Amino acid sequence: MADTTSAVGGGVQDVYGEDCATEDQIITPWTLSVASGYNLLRDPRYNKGMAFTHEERDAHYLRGLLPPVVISQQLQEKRLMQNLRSFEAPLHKYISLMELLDRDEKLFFKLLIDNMEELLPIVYTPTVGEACQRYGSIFRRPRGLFISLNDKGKILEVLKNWPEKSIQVIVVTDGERILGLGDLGCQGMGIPVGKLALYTALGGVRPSACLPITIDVGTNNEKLLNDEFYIGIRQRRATGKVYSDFLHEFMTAIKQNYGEKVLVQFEDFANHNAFELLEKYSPTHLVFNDDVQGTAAVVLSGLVAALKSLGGTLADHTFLFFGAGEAGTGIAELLALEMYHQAKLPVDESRKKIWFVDSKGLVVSSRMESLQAFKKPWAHDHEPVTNLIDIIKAVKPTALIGTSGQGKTFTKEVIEAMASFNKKPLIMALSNPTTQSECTAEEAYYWTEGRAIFSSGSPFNPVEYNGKVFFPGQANNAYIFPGFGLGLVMSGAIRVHKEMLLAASEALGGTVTQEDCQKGMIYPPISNIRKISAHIAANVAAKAYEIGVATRLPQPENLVKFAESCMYNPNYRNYR
Ligand SMILES: O=C([O-])CC(=O)C(=O)O
Ligand SMILES: [Mg+2]
Repeated sequence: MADTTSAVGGGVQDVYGEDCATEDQIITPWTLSVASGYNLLRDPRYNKGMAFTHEERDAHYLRGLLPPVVISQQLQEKRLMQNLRSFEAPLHKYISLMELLDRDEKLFFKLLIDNMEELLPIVYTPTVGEACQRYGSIFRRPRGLFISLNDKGKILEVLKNWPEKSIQVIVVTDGERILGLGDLGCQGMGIPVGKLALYTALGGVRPSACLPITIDVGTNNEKLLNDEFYIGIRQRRATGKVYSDFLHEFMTAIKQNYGEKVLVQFEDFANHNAFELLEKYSPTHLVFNDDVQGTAAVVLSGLVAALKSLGGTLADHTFLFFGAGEAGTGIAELLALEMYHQAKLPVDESRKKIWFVDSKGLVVSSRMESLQAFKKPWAHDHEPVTNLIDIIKAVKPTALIGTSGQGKTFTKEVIEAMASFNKKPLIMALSNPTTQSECTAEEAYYWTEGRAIFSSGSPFNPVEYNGKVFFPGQANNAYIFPGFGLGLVMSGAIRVHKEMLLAASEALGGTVTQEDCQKGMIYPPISNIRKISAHIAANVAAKAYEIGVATRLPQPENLVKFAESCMYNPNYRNYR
């Protein structure tokens, strides 16, 4: 059995032994400098609020700085949840949670982990979308690194200003396509911050190893440009060579500063940049695009799970994507690859089972000339059709997948068209946040008389129809990226391969139980996510070892156990 203890704590060395510390194994004196006294209460990484014991208060000069009562982490958690629930507006809950993160990091993550279903919609979609729209107005303390065009030539210097040195995961955005909300410029920062909170809570990567970054090259959002509280540079977006040179400086500086093994997750870039950056840096960096690849792995897993009630193989079905951007074409690529694996159907043949609709209608070969490169593989021979309902009648899809970023586009007529020739129409409304969802769960179930298999990018509550309760699944990349990243980090992978995405997708699919299926669910409950992440991480790491891109040697014998041992734990440590 390989020695696993030396790498506890999100896969890298836990230099100060903090993640090894438990109730019975107390830590400190620290081998690094940690504030004591008043400053200890102001340091979110070490602060425990009123949970400091009398002994700790004496040892660390805290006597008198706290109310006399000592209360446990659990009781502080209870108090905070009570306070949070008293806020009506989700945005106020968001602000309150972010303030907690600034005050007491472990308590924040404990809350998030113990109350996943309740708090995910606050820290993540949909509320994080609203937070980004109003980021300037609700700004309190900065989180993450802001790298703007003003820093040209100095990006390495900027990176060196970040206090943590052993970074494992970076989530970076340029704010041009924040969820389905469009260009939010520098205010897109809420997304990397939120994604990385999930990296820790769902995937167990240590918070100190996570770095949120926003690259500010301007914004074309007039409203923000005219908003006195806007936090970004006040100019229109740089494009072309200025843009690509700046991103190149960034990617070069990242590798120079953090080496080969840091994961750079691209998030919410506009289509053209997303595809270009992924293609350009995949051969030289450890890069992953969540919107293209993470979404693809999650949706593929759901489609495979849906076959259990739909019957047949993937190749027996016809898929229609509404929206031909990152998510849609990313899913379609992986789907075609999986059809090849399952049925040995040549990729060209499997592509013919997959159709796309973009803003100009059905993507067909007569439009080839004017199509962007990423749409070309999906242009099939067919006469042009523009209206979605006509397209559905012509293509007769078994699955309709919304990746358009446009809310309320699956109208009653659209859903009814799907229900008219499918016994169990598969409907996915993947756009985020909830306002951009192509339809609601209720609409999908009502308009199909309860026959739909439905899932969505943002969460919906269960729906009662005709005395039966339906449980919509959340087909969101949050199921994949935390475990996927953990798998990369813990194996010391230096490159991402498509096969690793399939490995992640299969691992997720493997966690859907018979019971979930009977409820019509194609995803497992999100409350089990830490266990699921460990399985995903193990499968991804196994693939990385198999392909030969893992550098952490020797390979641990039991990868699931190893993944679990790597995961950050938010319980307070006891201080000597
Ligand atoms: O953030 C989410 O909820 C999923 C996602 O990546 C997106 O919609 O861009
Ligand atoms: Mg995204």
